[in-house]
Amino acid sequence: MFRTISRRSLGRRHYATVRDIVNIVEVGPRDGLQNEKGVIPVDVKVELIDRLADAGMQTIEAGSFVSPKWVPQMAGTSDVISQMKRIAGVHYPVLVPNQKGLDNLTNLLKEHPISPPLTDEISIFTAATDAFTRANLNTTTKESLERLAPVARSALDHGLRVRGYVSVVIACPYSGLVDYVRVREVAKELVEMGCYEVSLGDTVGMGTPTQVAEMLEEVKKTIPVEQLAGHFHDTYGTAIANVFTALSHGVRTIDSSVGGLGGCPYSPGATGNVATEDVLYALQTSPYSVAGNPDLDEIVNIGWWISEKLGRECVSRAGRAIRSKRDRAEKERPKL
Ligand SMILES: CC(C)(COP(=O)([O-])OP(=O)([O-])OC[C@H]1O[C@@H](n2cnc3c(N)ncnc32)[C@H](O)[C@@H]1OP(=O)([O-])[O-])[C@@H](O)C(=O)NCCC(=O)NCCSC(=O)C[C@@](C)(O)CC(=O)[O-]
Repeated sequence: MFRTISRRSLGRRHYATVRDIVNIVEVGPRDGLQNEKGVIPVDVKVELIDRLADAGMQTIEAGSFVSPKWVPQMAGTSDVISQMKRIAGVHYPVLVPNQKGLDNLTNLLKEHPISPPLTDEISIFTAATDAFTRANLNTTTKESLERLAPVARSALDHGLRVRGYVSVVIACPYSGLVDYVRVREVAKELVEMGCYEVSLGDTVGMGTPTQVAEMLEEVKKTIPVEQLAGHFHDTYGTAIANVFTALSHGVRTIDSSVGGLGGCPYSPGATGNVATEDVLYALQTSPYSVAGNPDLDEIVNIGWWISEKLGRECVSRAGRAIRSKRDRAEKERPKL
C-alpha cells in the first residue's frame, strides 16, 4: 500500500510518497542458529519456525542448502522444511550458495509436490569484498556472481522467487572499510540476475547511522529503494538506530532475528542481528505498520524460549524489559 505522507519535521524537500508497511524478514532460524556450536534438534528448529509463523511473521528464513562441511548446523534443513507447518501466504526462504544447493532443493520439492510448497523462495549471497567472499564462499566476488547468475535463472525457471544478499556493506572483518560504489555494483548485478530484492548486510555490526545513510544514498543511485532491505547486526549497539536510518531513507524491508540470535561463522566477533522484539517495539509508535501485525508479546515469549533452549540469555533489550514488567505485574497482583 502506498500513500503520500508529509514529514514536516524533516523539512519540505522530504515530502515523499512512501509505503507505510514495513516487512520484517525473520532470519532467526537461519542466521540466528547457523553459528551455534551445539546440535540443535530438528524438532526445535521446526517449533521455532512454526511459532514465529503463528505469531504473525510473514517471511521466515528457514535454513540453508549450503555445504554441511562449511556450516554443520544447517545440515538438517531438508528435514526442517519438510516437517514445518506451512501457512499459506507465509514465505519460508532458504539460502542457496551454488547449483548443487539448488539441485538438492528442487529434488526435495519434486519429492513433495504439495501446496503450499515446502518453500517458494531462495536467497543467494555474496559480499562487497573479495576477502569476505573468499572466507564465506571460497571464491572471489566476481566469480561468485558468475556462479550465481545461472543458479538464479534456474531457480526462476522452477518458479522460485530469488532474494539476494550483499554482505559487509560497511566494513569487512578482513579488509576494513568498504567502498560503497562496490556495494552498489554488486547489488546491481544481483538485481540484474533476477533478485526481486537485495538485502544489504552490515555483517560485522559496526556500522553507524551516518555510514548506513551514506551507503544507502550510493546504492539508491542505481537500485530503486523498493528493492532494498536492511540487515543489521548489533555488535556495537547501533542496529536499531541503523534500522530507523534505513526506514528514513525509504527502505521498507528489515531483516531481524528473534531474541537477537545469530552471527555469521565467517565474521569473527560479530554478534546477532537486531532483535525482532526490539524492531517491533520501536515501530509501535511510528508511522509504519508491520506486515502480518506480529504479536509482540508472543515474539518475546519465543525469544525467551529459544534462548533457553540454546542455554543462553535472551539479548533482546525490549524482550528483557517486557519480561521484567510482566514479572513485576505478576508479583504485585493481589493473591486471592
Ligand atoms: C559454496 C561452498 C559450497 C563452496 O565450498 P567449496 O569447498 O569450494 O565447494 P566444492 O564445490 O569444492 O565442494 C566441497 C564439498 O562440499 C559439497 N557441496 C558443495 N556445495 C554443496 C551444497 N550446496 N550442499 C551440500 N554439499 C555441497 C561438495 O559436494 C563437496 O563434497 P565432497 O565431495 O567433499 O564430499 C561453501 O563455501 C559453502 O557452503 N559456503 C556457505 C557458507 C555459509 O553458509 N555462510 C553463512 C551464510 S552467509 C551469511 O550468514 C551472511 C548473511 C546472508 O546473513 C548476510 C550478512 O549478515 O551479511
